[in-house]
Amino acid sequence: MIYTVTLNPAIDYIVEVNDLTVGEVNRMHNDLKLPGGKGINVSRILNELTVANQALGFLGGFTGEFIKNCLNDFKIPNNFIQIAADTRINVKLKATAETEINAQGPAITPAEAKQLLAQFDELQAADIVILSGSIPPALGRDFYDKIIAKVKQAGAQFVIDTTGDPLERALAQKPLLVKPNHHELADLFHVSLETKDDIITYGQKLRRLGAQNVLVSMAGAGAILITAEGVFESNVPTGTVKNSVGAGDSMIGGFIGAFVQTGDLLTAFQTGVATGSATAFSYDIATAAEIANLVPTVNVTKK
Ligand SMILES: Nc1ncnc2c1ncn2[C@@H]1O[C@H](COP(=O)(O)OP(=O)(O)O)[C@@H](O)[C@H]1O
Ligand SMILES: O=P(O)(O)OC[C@H]1O[C@](O)(COP(=O)(O)O)[C@@H](O)[C@@H]1O
Repeated sequence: MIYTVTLNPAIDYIVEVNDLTVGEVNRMHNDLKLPGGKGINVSRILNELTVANQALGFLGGFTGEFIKNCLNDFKIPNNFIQIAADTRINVKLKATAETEINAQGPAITPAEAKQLLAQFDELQAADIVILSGSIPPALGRDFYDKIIAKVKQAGAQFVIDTTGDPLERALAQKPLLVKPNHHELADLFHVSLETKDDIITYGQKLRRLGAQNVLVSMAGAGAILITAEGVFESNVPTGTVKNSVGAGDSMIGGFIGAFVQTGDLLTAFQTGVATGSATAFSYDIATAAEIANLVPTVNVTKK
């Protein structure tokens, strides 16, 4: 079974204004509320690709109820720990540029945290656990380490998509996949990455630090996959970007979904890129048909 873990889900409140004038009253010409948070987006894509998965994490309050209802409507199996505090709302402002304002996340009590950790006591060796997104401050920076310890104990695999010291520590535990975008990769090593060769050099460092496979996304400028077999690159499909929120999560969903279906890392890479772009080209997370349309337009080559 694949488990996605969203410690910090969010309602993504997508707000569109024509011209944003700071300090004035601005009127939205369009707005949309989506069930978000990184693991939830991954689950939505896996579901589109008919890959069985279960969504885990914390949900609370009226915002949490909205997300739970959406997941149930999408028929995504889920088993979130109910918390007393409200799940956050993240604002995604679309004007001439895209601006995101992500909240810190709700209070989570030690008892609620313990309930979630207990869910990983039943893991099986064939399971894949996808750990995605920020950690609410109440849980402590080492919360992913605690889950990873249980994954390793079961002999299962994990994917991690987060930033900073939790990602750094996770590398030594040999994640199946990490997917930084090129900005996150630069931040991790406190460098600025000017060229594709720079990006490959630092992506290779992630593999040397323990990651089995490293996928570096560069938004509309292509993507790089580094595996035990070498370095691969891909184009990205051309299209009109409508809402790139969730593109990175979709890429992980597409990659892991195709990987469990085919066992082939390059097919996974091709599907991952197509899925990320299909989401960028739609207002919501991509549908199976939108993904399938783009797959043939993605070409993977060995460097
Ligand atoms: N402007 C774009 N044009 C085409 N595809 C895009 C665009 N932005 C994102 N994507 C797709 O989504 C993937 C992930 O996007 P990226 O912005 O790099 O990740 P993240 O959302 O994690 O920052 C890209 O590799 C690409 O396939
Ligand atoms: O947990 P974080 O890092 O605050 O990120 C959460 C946000 O990222 C998203 O999962 C989108 O992520 P990507 O655009 O990187 O795919 C949103 O749904 C959510 O608001």
